[in-house]
Amino acid sequence: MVAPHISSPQGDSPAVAARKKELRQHCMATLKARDEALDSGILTHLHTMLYPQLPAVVAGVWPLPHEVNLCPLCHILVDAGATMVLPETPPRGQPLIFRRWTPDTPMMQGRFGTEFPAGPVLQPAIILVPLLGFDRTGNRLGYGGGYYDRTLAALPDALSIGYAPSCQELDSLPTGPYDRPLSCIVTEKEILRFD
Ligand SMILES: Nc1nc2c(c(=O)[nH]1)N(C=O)[C@@H](CNc1ccc(C(=O)N[C@@H](CCC(=O)O)C(=O)O)cc1)CN2
Ligand SMILES: Nc1ncnc2c1ncn2[C@@H]1O[C@H](COP(=O)(O)OP(=O)(O)OP(=O)(O)O)[C@@H](O)[C@H]1O
Repeated sequence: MVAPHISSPQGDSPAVAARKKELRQHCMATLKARDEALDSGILTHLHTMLYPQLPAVVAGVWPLPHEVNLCPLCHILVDAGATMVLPETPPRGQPLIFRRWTPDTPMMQGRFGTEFPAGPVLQPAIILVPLLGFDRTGNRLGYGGGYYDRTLAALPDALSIGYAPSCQELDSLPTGPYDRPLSCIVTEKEILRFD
């Protein structure tokens, strides 16, 4: 289930919020039904993109159930010289807080079943952005907290790389005033660049 979505006159219109809710349910079902064996192709594409950018502070994320698991890539990137950070989820309405992660950092339980490292706060230059759905113009559908939109607005110079199985592609996504298109989207099939 997706948590109740509260729209406001400043945010998504009721029609956009309702359509996003419908699409979230569809995308969650698609995500659960996918062949997880194909996820390694997403990590390979992410590695290809990120390796030339290192050293850099890179934000990954610990997976929620059914999501693509970035953990193996986090280990590889640390070995390749990246400083990895992972998000702590604050109360709704606030941007994510990124904390340094190394393979030895203890993980803590966070909001909505998320986990975050007990490391110091650090701002990333590159943000790997999980998504439930995407379209070919760089729009992203998430879990409905608005966390990544607020985070990307607060870090406008960061490179934002969405990643998802190719089956999460949608013909088009409704957007509201705060939706921020991604710099790139990576699937197991391709790398889409929007800059
Ligand atoms: N792995 C991961 N971590 C992440 C995100 C994400 O998409 N993936 N986030 C992306 O912003 C933030 C957390 N955002 C979230 C916002 C709302 C809900 C939520 O409403 N969850 C529902 C269940 C949703 C479902 O299963 O359909 C709930 O807990 O009731 C979850 C995460 C930060 N950390
Ligand atoms: N910077 C912002 N300022 C104010 N409201 C915002 C901002 N960013 C997003 N919102 C609002 O937050 C609500 C949730 O946004 P949206 O449905 O796009 O979340 P999402 O991107 O799917 O979630 P998440 O990033 O947590 O996975 C919407 O009403 C949206 O307008």
